[in-house]
Amino acid sequence: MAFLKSFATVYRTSFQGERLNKQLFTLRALHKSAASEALGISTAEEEAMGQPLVTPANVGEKVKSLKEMPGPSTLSNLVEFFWRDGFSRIHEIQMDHRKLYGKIFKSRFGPQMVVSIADRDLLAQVLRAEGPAPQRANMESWKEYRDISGRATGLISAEGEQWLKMRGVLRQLIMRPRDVAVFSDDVNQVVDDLIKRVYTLRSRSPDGATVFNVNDMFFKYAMEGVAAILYECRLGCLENKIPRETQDYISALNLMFSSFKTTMYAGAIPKWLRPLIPKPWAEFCSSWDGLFKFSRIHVDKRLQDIEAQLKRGEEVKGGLLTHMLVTREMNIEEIYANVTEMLLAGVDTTSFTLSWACYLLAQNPHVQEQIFTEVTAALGPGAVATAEDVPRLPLIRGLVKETLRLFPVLPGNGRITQDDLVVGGYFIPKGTQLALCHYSTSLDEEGFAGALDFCPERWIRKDSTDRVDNFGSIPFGYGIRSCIGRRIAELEMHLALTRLIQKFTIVASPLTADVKAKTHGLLCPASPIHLQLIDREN
Ligand code: HEM
Repeated sequence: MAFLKSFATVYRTSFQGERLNKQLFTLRALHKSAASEALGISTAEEEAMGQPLVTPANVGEKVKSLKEMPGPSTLSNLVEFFWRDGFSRIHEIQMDHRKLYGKIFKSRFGPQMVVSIADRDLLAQVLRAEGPAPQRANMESWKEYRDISGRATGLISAEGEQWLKMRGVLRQLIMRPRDVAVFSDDVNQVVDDLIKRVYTLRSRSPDGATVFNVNDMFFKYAMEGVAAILYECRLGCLENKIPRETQDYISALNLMFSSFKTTMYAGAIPKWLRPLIPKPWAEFCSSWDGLFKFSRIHVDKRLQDIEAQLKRGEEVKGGLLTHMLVTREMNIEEIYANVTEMLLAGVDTTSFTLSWACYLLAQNPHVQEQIFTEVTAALGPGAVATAEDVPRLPLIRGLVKETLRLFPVLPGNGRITQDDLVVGGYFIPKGTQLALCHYSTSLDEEGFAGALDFCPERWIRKDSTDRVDNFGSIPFGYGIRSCIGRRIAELEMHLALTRLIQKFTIVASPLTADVKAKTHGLLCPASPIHLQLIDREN
C-alpha cells in the first residue's frame, strides 16, 4: 500500500519534477543566473555547477581501482566501533584514518563498503559533479518507518522526483537571507524570552550568575524559534511551566536523540534479527510517532484557523505553514512530514552551535570584547538587531562560521554516487556510498592556518578578491541538496548571540572543565557547559 501511495505521489508530481529538471538543465547550459535565482542557488554555487563529470575516459593519468585504495579492514572497524565505542568518536576516527590512509580511503563493514573523502579539493570535485537530485546515504530506516506507518517522506528522507518537488516548493520560501528576514520580529520575540530565561536560571543558581548546562536552555530557544517560523505559533518552551504537549514532544526528541546509538543499531540490525533484539527498532518508531503526532496537532490547528477565516470571508495571511496549506503545492501528508523533519533537523543543530559559540567566547575573552565593540559601534548601545543589521556585523557572522568550523554539528555526511567518478585517481563506480569527512577538512592546516585556533576574524574578507569560503568548512553542505534551514538557523543564531553579547559578559564557570566534543549522531559537548552570564553595564 505504502509503495502504491508513493508511486501515486510521484506520478502526480512528475510534471513539476520534469519542469524542475528542465530548469536545472537550462541552468547548466544556458541562462545560468535567472534560473539560479528561481531555484535559490548562489552565484558561487552556480559557477561551480555544470562542471564536467570526471570519468575514466577524460582523465589522463592511470586510474586505480577501489581494490587498490587503502583503508581499515572490517575487523579493525568492528574493534574500533563496537569494542572501543567508536560511535562516540567518529570525528576523531576521521582524523586518525586520514593520517593513516590519506585523503581518500575505504572502510569495510562486512559486505558494506564506504569511500571516505577527507580533503577539501576532492570534496569540491565530488559535490560540484552532483546531479539535479543527489542521494543521501543511510536513510533506509527512516524510509521503512514511513512505509510501515503510512506516512510521507519529508525533505531529509525523500529522494528523486519526490524530493525535487518538495525542495522546489520550500526553497522558494526560505533559502535566501531576504526570504527569512521577514521572520526577524518573531525570532526577536523568542530572543526576548531567552534573555528572561537567563535571568530566571541565574537567579536560581547559588552565585546568582550561573546558567547550568546552557545547552538545555539553547535547546528550548532553538525549538521555540524554529516552531515560531514553522508552525507560526509559540510553544512555551522557555516558560517556567512548559505546556504538556510541548513537554511530550521534547521527550520524543530526547528519546530520538538519547537512543541514537540504539537507533543506529535499529538501522544496522537486519530485519530478521528484530524479534530477538526488538528494543532499538521499537524506540525508533515510538519517537517518530511522538514527533509526527506533535506536528500534526499544530498543522491541523493552523488548517482549522485558516478554514474558519475563509468561512468568515477574511483574508488569510501568514507565514511558511500558511503558504503550504493554502497553495497545496504539497499534499497534507507531505506537509506533516516536512514540518516534522524540519523541526527535528533544526533544534539540536542550532542549540549545539549556540552552546559551543558561548563556550568559545568564554574561553577567549579578548575575542568576546572585540565582537562586543563591533556590535556596539554598529548598532549603538542597547539597540535590538534585526536581520537587516546582520551584514553590518561581520564578526557575529564570523563567530557562527568559526564555531561551525571547529565544531561542525554534522561531522560527516553521506552520499550515494549517481555516476561513475574518478576521485583522487581512483575509479568509483556509480552506487558507491561516500562519507564526506567535514570534521577533518575543517581542522586541516592546508585550508585553515592555525586550524585549532578560534579566530572569527578569519572569515572577514579583506577585499573583493579575497576568498574566505572554501570547501574545507561547509557545515550546511553545498549545492542543491544543502541544508534548507540554513538561513533560519543563521537568523536565530545571529540575533541570539548579538543580544547575549550586548547584555552579558560570558564567563566559563569554575565548574566547567575543558569540554571535549563527542559524536552522538551530531557533534555535541561531551560534558555539560556551565557559564556565568554577568550583566554588562550599559
Ligand atoms: C546550525 C544549524 C544547522 C546545521 C549546521 C545544519 C546542517 C545541515 C547539513 C550538513 C545538512 C545536509 C546537507 C547535505 O546533505 O548536503 C542539512 C540538511 C537539512 N537541514 Fe539543516 N542544519 C542546521 C539547521 C537546520 C534548521 C534550522 C532546519 C529547519 C528549519 C534544517 C533543516 C534541514 C533539512 C530539511 C535538511 C535536508 C535538506 C534536503 O535534503 O534537501 N536544518 N542540514
